[in-house]
Amino acid sequence: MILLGSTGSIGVNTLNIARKFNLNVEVLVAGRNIDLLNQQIQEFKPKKVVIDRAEDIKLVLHDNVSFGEAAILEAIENSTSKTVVNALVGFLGLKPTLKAIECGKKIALANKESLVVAGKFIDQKNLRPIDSEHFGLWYLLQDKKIDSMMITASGGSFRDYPLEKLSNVSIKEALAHPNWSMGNKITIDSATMTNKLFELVEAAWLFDTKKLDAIIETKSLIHAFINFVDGSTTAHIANASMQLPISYAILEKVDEEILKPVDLVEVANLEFRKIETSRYPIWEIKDEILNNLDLGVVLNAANEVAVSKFLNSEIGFLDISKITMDAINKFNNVKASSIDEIFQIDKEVRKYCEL
Ligand SMILES: NC(=O)C1=CN([C@@H]2O[C@H](COP(=O)(O)OP(=O)(O)OC[C@H]3O[C@@H](n4cnc5c(N)ncnc54)[C@H](OP(=O)(O)O)[C@@H]3O)[C@@H](O)[C@H]2O)C=CC1
Ligand SMILES: CC(=O)[C@@H](O)[C@H](O)COP(=O)(O)O
Ligand SMILES: [Mn+2]
Repeated sequence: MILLGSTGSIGVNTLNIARKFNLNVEVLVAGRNIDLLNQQIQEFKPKKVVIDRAEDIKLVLHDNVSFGEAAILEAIENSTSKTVVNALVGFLGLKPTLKAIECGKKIALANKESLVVAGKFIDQKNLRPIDSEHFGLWYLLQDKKIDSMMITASGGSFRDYPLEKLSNVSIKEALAHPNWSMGNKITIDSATMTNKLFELVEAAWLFDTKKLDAIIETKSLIHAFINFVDGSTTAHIANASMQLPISYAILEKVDEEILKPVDLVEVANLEFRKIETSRYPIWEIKDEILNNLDLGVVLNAANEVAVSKFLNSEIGFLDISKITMDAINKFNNVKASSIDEIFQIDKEVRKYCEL
């Protein structure tokens, strides 16, 4: 496989699966965590390595290393592996997704931003989503008439935090996810609930429906529900680990134990909550976004700028949603008619939000 983002949370979990099933790793792509990358090189012996910065090449223990976005695309094009796992974070992941599809490779997609910003230009024939909720929905699909689909949210780092103190939370507090150990950007997206908005857009593209909603389930043991027209609801239940979705996305068929089953007696009880706009102001634009998926590129660009400002201590936590909602208001007429326009709109929105 070609693994993009090998040193991140999904990347490391993917290598756990590669180790378990003795899968070949032809290319490793990482950013700046060269120490971990070197350990991965030693164990998985890739033919090619790509990193973020030229100045780090001398630190990488490999004789075929290049750097930068163009090198990632070249590595995909020149590889013989049939599967690309895209675990890059943010808009950076879009071009590699498109390149993998163009090269006829299977794309195991953790980089949900690719679908959020450019879903209408992405051919899904060879695409397998790695997101836990979408894996859950896929697992529940059966040949029966579906009424609606529902995904779950943990509620993020501040689900029990006093509302009046939300404007003053620290970065450290925001990065303390209650249930999942993930990269910084998605952890902040979970805290604002923007991650769930992304996932509704992702689900709309993947399952071709707008009858979608989300609910908080505080233990992240139920990942998705499907409501059938006959009045039945089915739920996907699994312990909170990405190794199950990753295994299916890479292997297609899985007949051995990846996770221990959930022990319901030990769990004892589950708690569900409505997603309130008082705690998650971004939820106010849920219907607007779902009714106009073209806004995904605006939502993502503004959110990326805002999250990065928050993580650099330039703005407060509540400003993240404010900046994003302001951008949606400003750019509510956008409609890309080509993938090139997606890149143009992304640039324009970033420029506006960076001011
Ligand atoms: N973590 C999870 O459980 C889930 C994640 N996702 C999605 O998966 C994607 C990855 O998330 P996650 O693993 O948490 O993120 P991380 O931040 O943990 O990992 C991101 C990876 O991308 C690499 N990277 C960042 N910038 C560059 C660059 N310029 N060039 C090359 N590599 C780069 C990082 O390298 P380095 O660290 O070396 O700098 C790291 O390997 C996101 O889109 C997220 O929304 C979806 C569902 C669940
Ligand atoms: C593991 C996974 O799929 C994440 O997207 C997770 O759902 C994030 O947690 P939240 O439910 O808090 O957004
Ligand atoms: Mn998810």
